[in-house]
Amino acid sequence: MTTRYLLLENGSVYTGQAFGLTKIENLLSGELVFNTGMTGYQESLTDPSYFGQLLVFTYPLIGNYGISKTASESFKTQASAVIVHELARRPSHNHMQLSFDQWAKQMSLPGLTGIDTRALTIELRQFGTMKAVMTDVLSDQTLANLKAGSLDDQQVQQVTTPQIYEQPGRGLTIAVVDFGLKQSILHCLKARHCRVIVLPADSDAQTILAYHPDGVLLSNGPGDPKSQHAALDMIRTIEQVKPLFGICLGHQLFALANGASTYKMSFGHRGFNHAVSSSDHRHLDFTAQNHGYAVDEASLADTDLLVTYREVNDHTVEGLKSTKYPAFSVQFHPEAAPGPHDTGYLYDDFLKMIQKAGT
Ligand SMILES: NC(=O)CC[C@H](N)C(=O)O
Repeated sequence: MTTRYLLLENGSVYTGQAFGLTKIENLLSGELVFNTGMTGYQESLTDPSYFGQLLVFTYPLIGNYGISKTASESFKTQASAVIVHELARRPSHNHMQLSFDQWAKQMSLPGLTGIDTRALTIELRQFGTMKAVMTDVLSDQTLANLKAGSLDDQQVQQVTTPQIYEQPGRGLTIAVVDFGLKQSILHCLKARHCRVIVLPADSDAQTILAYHPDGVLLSNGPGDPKSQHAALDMIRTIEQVKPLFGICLGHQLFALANGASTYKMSFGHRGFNHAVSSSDHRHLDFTAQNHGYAVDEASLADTDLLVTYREVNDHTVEGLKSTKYPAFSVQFHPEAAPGPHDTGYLYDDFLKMIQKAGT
């Protein structure tokens, strides 16, 4: 087995074995983040919100089950690399399915196994999310190169749809602005018979409104919400005329467009056991989450936004609604793929809000 290294911005080195992509040609650097889910590795690695990140799974044994034909959130792996403590040697799936490590190879996804992912996660919790490099050749220069390199801040442009497309349906027409759309958001709308028009992230309000949508959904997506200036004008126009629902990056953009601000969290929320409580005390839900930024609650004071959900452990803002328009957003993932399905009702709430608004 080939030796492979993970070098962190703070100088720590983890040495393990390569899997997936056999040889890393160039330095592969990115933001190193951890996910606490016990399952859902296929969905997470193909979720465009992870674009460019190096993803560590804290659950110690990954690959227990094989790859499903229907579970991917996009057509390729979006994380740049995957780090696991141990790969399952005998996955429980039928022989027609690919095992996790066969799939990683097929996807050319560089993997590192055989390291102490618990120690690595403790470091990430202590120092916060860090830049890191995965490499097969460690030299004296690697750390200097890592420190000198800057991270891409145009991730959305690389994952959004280049063309407008339609998912037919006989129900309400929903325009989905794709900032890095997970397929399961489309599945949730399909299950509710919606006709969906998916548009690129840089679409202006006029383009979106030309499709006469009954409502507009702002999708999840990678990177810093503050890098998406153009979307803010679009949101300010849309919310005045159409019911709006924002998910994750879409929630952060909804907040920014309405005068709130966002900040980078120390190590984020990535996992499927994040409890959120609703401000009206009607819900205590378990949610799937994957975010490194959050809305600053203090910044909401002079806005028309109210907090609807908070994370139970750190009290960060997890949901907002407008007092002026039929518009709301959540930081977590109600489509929950993978994850608990507690908050699937939010898609129904969105459709009910549209019907009530009578557009
Ligand atoms: N899943 C998402 O949409 C992530 C939003 C944003 N990129 C963050 O990390 O906070």
